Amino acid sequence: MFEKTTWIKLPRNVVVGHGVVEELREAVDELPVTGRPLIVTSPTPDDMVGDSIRAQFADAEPITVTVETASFAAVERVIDTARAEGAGYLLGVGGGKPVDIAKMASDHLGMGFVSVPTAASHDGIVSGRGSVPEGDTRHSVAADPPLAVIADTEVLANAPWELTTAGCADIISNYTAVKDWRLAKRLKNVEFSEYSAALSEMTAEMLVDSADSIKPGLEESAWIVVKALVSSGVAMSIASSSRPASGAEHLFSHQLDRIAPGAALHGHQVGVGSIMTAYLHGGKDGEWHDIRRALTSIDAPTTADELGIDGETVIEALTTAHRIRDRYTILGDGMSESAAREVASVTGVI
Ligand SMILES: NC(=O)C1=CN([C@@H]2O[C@H](COP(=O)(O)OP(=O)(O)OC[C@H]3O[C@@H](n4cnc5c(N)ncnc54)[C@H](OP(=O)(O)O)[C@@H]3O)[C@@H](O)[C@H]2O)C=CC1
Ligand SMILES: O=C(CO)COP(=O)(O)O
Ligand SMILES: [Zn+2]
Repeated sequence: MFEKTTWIKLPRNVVVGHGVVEELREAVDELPVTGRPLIVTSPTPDDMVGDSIRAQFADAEPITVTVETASFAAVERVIDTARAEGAGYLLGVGGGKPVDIAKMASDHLGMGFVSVPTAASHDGIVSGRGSVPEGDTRHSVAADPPLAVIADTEVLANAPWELTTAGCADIISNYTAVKDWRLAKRLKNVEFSEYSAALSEMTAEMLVDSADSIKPGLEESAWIVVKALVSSGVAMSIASSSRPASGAEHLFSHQLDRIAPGAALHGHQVGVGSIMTAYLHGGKDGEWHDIRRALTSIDAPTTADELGIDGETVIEALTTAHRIRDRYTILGDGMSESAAREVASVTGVI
């Protein structure tokens, strides 16, 4: 008897467009949620759209929790507040940090949540995964995805340009994430989904093909990037894993977050990581040239200098990235220092 069961959890409504944050209440009223909303946000997004959102929900007495760092402690603070204040559902408003925290808290509480991204900075704003550092490791935890995503292209287009280029680079890194996934399938027989891998690769390809239309301040750019982030989030939902969008380049980035916290944005770090892991997969004449060209075309960093880190930090992150989690990638059981220096210098990263 065939006994496999797959649960593919996806957002129910994705609303992308000019001024849609003003329609948040209307969108929420369509969802199976009731009671007081708990707004999980961070300082800048709160300044930008917090008052408008609170005004829309004034009759439901909204509560606001502002988080400054992504941590399990912040998730617990949100859970405690939701319980103490009798919240009925959560609204994650901001970049990846508050959206991730709202996602994990709502999953724990068994409540729905809505994602209201103010930055198109990575695909966590739509996915059913939370990514949280703890000590020397980085957890990629399953959590129910948002019931709805309300992405206001006016807000996203007015966000700092580098947040959008970070989102693009996170998508471009899908190329190497899928290479690592295929490798792990071949060598370790890990669970693999052709549908998910194909969707992830196609999403990266379509974004690169649209690179000429992705420009600062253009709402159409925000629209293109959000669509790509949604598509990548769906690929992760199909796989029930971040594998289609997170390989060795993500391990490298997560390690940078530990060694040089706050130095650069997640998407920018994975982009630079992707140049180097593409080299490891394909050698000197391989696809790393295409990845670097694609990153350059959307103004994303391609060197350690542009990330604001030094060469030695790159080497340390490369040689220790395999320890971040039990996920087989092209890094195998670790790179030697000389091999790390070689890949970083041949690709022009250092
Ligand atoms: N679930 C997943 O799959 C993934 C989750 N992540 C997690 O997401 C986080 C990183 O996401 P990221 O979006 O870069 O981080 P943040 O949410 O910290 O946002 C980055 C910066 O942009 C600011 N910001 C947000 N929106 C705007 C805006 N419209 N205008 C001006 N500034 C704005 C934030 O302000 P402020 O300082 O006030 O917050 C912050 O300084 C990490 O916690 C990471 O672990 C990363 C990748 C994938
Ligand atoms: O950033 C991600 C996909 O872009 C996922 O990251 P994790 O693998 O840490 O969950
Ligand atoms: Zn990512």
